[in-house]
This record gives sequence, C-alpha cells and structure tokens, in this order.
Amino acid sequence: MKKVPILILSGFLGSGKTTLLTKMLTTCVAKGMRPAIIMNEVGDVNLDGQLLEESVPMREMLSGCICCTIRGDLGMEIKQLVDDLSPDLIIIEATGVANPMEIFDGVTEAALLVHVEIKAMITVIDAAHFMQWHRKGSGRTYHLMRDQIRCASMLLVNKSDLISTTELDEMKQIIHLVNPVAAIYSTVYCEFDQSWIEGVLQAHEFVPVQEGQHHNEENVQHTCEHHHHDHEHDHHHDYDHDGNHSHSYDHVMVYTHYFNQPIDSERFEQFVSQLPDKVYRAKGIFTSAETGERMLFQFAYRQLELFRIQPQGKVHDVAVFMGEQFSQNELKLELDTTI
Ligand SMILES: Nc1nc2c(ncn2[C@@H]2O[C@H](COP(=O)(O)OP(=O)(O)OP(=O)(O)O)[C@@H](O)[C@H]2O)c(=O)[nH]1
Repeated sequence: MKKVPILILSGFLGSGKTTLLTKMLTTCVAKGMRPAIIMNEVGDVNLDGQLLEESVPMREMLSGCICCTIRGDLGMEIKQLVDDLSPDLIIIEATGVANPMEIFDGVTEAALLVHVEIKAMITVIDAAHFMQWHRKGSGRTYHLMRDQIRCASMLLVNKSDLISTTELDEMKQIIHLVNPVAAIYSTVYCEFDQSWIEGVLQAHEFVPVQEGQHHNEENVQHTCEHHHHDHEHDHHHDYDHDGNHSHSYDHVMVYTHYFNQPIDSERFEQFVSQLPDKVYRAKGIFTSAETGERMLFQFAYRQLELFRIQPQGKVHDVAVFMGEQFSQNELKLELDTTI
C-alpha cells in the first residue's frame, strides 16, 4: 500500500513558514494534487490559517508545541486525516518554538497506525534574526534555532533582502557547519523553484541525522536533541477577567489580547512600532475604526505588515504577542489605555 508522504515545515517564530506553505499549496493545487495541512500554533487562535487556500483541508493544533502530549495528538490527527480524506500529501507547519524532533516523533507514532512517511523536513531561517543570535552565541532561542537547522533536509535562508550579500555568504557557511548535508537556498518571501516538490515526493523516506553524523560541527551538540523531560512542567496559563490570556511556553512568552471595539489603524501602527524589542513577534486581526474593514497584521522583528481580509468563519478581533521576558501586565495596560 502506498504511503502518504509528509513534509514538515520548521523554523523559529516569524521566519516565513506560512509564507512558504502558501506557495507550496498553490503549486500542489495547480498540479492537481490533494494536499492536507496540520498547523500547530503557539497561541490560542489560528491566524495563519486565514492566509491559506480555503479549499485545502486543515487541522489545527493550538496552544501546544513541543511537549510530550502533542506528539500523541499529532499522531491521531495524522491518522484521522489519512482515514477520512486519504490526501496525496500532508504538510505539517510546526510552531516556531517546536523542536523538529518532537514532530518527527509524532509522525513516527502515526506511522505505527497508518501508512505515512516523512519525505522532507524544511527549516526556514530568518536570516537577520539568526545572525543576531549567532553573534550573541548563546541562549535557548539560539540553541533551538540550531536544532531546527541541524535536523533539516532542506534549509531556506529567508528574508535575505534584509541582510547584505557578505552577511548572507557568512551565514551560509555557518549553517553549513551546523548541517553539512542539507541543501541550502537563499530566498526572499520563500520564493524559489517549487518543482522540487514532485522530486521530493519520489525520494526515499527522510531520517534526520543521528548522533555523531555531523562531524564538522564546531559545537559539542551533535544531534537533534530530544527535550521531552525539559518540557514536562513548563506550561503556565493565566486568564484575566476580560478573557485575555497569557501562556508562557518554556522561554517564549505568549500573551493573547482580545479587542472589544474597532481600532484606529494609525494609532495601532504607532503602538506596534513602539513595542519593546523583547516582543519580537505579534499577529492578529482587528476591525478598522476608519473603514469598518477587518485587518490582519503581522509583526516580525520590527517589520509590520497590515492587510485587509475577509475572515473565514467567525473570528474574534484578537492579537497574539510573543517574545521573551516582557511584562504582560505592562503590555495589557498599554493596549487598554492607548488602543
Ligand atoms: N522582508 C521580508 N519579510 C518576509 C519574508 N518572508 C516572510 N516575511 C514576512 O515575515 C512575517 C512572518 O512570516 P510568516 O510566514 O508568517 O512566518 P512564520 O514562520 O509562519 O511565523 P510563525 O507562524 O509566527 O512562527 C510576515 O509578515 C511575512 O510577510 C522575506 O523574505 N522578507
């Protein structure tokens, strides 16, 4: 019996996974394929799903990411998708804070129940952001980024428009040391020749490198690490009386804020431009006070994108803020008073 191929998209928060996914879906649909998607988001709401082709079946796994329980859930989602829809291909977009090995383990569990196999693990890297962390050379985010690079079969050095060619060359050398076997492509908005999809579907099953296989890596860590035990007790949930929700996931904090009224777009843009550096990712939907239109915003490492959307289904006006060690109370207060 033919196995359903699975592609895993990995990469830190805001690196460009959804941008890549939309391009892949366009290619797959144009080729007459029937893909299905599993999206795994850090927050409580799936905003990225709003950007995708409506006709493509999608399953959401919210609020979770790298913990042990999600592995079992992922296995069940895959089984159900295969049983119900028998798609030609399943694409899994992991959360930006997922260690790809957790996703790999989840798929491996699913493979005990249904005929599936991983064909590729594609890690998207935010070029400018990675270089910042590399220069710092430490921190859990940096180690997570390296794990995501190390496990991949293909690497996209994305947002290369935001760095110089010299930095790009330097970066490629660095990531080649971390993962000497993966193909490396530099991209802008994840734009590259999508014809590889057909090739990759014919390829052998992908198995991430095992310990010691990356001999030339300068760091002591040689393998994609399994962090199961680290993550058993690191979830904290707090709700306030407005239903706003904070969720600290490991070292990355997530604050979800619900808007009760339309928002002045200009004031909002100004607010976002003044967010502290510690809040490096935000996304959401709000209603414009000027026009009454629904607006989707994306904020990643100080770059804000804002566009009109017509939400699929009933979607609240909501914003999700992600970062490290920022004060959620201060952020909430700012939102309540200035927006
Ligand atoms: N300048 C620039 N911006 C980009 C590029 N690729 C993506 N972006 C923007 O970066 C932001 C984040 O992109 P996404 O595709 O949502 O990133 P993601 O990895 O799915 O984000 P999470 O799901 O939050 O982890 C969006 O505003 C994109 O439009 C690029 O090559 N250059």
